[in-house]
Amino acid sequence: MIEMKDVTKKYPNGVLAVNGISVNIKQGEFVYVVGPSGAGKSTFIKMMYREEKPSSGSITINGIDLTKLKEKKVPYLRRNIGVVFQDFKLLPRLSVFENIAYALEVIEENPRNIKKRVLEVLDLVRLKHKARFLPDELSGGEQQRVSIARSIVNSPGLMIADEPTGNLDPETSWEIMNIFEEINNRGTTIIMATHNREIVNKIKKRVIAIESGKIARDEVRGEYGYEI
Ligand SMILES: Nc1ncnc2c1ncn2[C@@H]1O[C@H](COP(=O)(O)OP(=O)(O)OP(=O)(O)O)[C@@H](O)[C@H]1O
Repeated sequence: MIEMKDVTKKYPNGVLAVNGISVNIKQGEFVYVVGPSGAGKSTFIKMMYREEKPSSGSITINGIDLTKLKEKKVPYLRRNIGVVFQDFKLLPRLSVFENIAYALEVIEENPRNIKKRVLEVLDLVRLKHKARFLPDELSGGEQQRVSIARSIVNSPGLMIADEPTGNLDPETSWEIMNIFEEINNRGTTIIMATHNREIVNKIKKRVIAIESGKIARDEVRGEYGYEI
């Protein structure tokens, strides 16, 4: 599903964040991206949803060459990619239901389908009972579950999560991982950048370790492998 060939990313300030990465990720895989702070993990995954463009090399997702994709086509690409962040990024004035429905309203889905689909994903993240709450009436873990529900409401084939448990306590982090595993079991590819050694070492998945912008390890059922 994802093919990267000789990808580099040099930021305008001269930092070479990604330095010659080639990798293939198949539909349905669950991949952790690990590595020291500043190694290039976020840059690596940002290029997959065209938040950043590579300086050289090619990235293909489901046959679409992202380096050639016109700016106006980027929203179509994003419909098939759910993105989850460390800081949730919910809209503070919209209810839980509205935050999730919004992603479908912009693609002009009909209201009955929107309601059905939003309730389905709220059920998956076990938050149906808080549909009318505002984000700041929820705990951090609940907010992250809303942001996960929002990211999958379009039924994307790919979910990208950048440090999704970074702001959460250990117990809540495990809950989030259960939801990710459920989403992955339904066929969605998951790529997750993380510093959470306990999770990586316990829920064994493919591990891509990035160091100084290069792939240092790529293991089928890998370990976190760093002390910090
Ligand atoms: N928008 C930007 N402009 C310039 N330099 C950047 C930008 N974003 C990241 N960098 C630099 O690129 C390098 C890689 O950063 P990146 O955020 O990809 O690392 P990371 O592995 O995700 O780090 P962390 O684990 O701390 O989140 C760092 O040196 C960083 O300072």
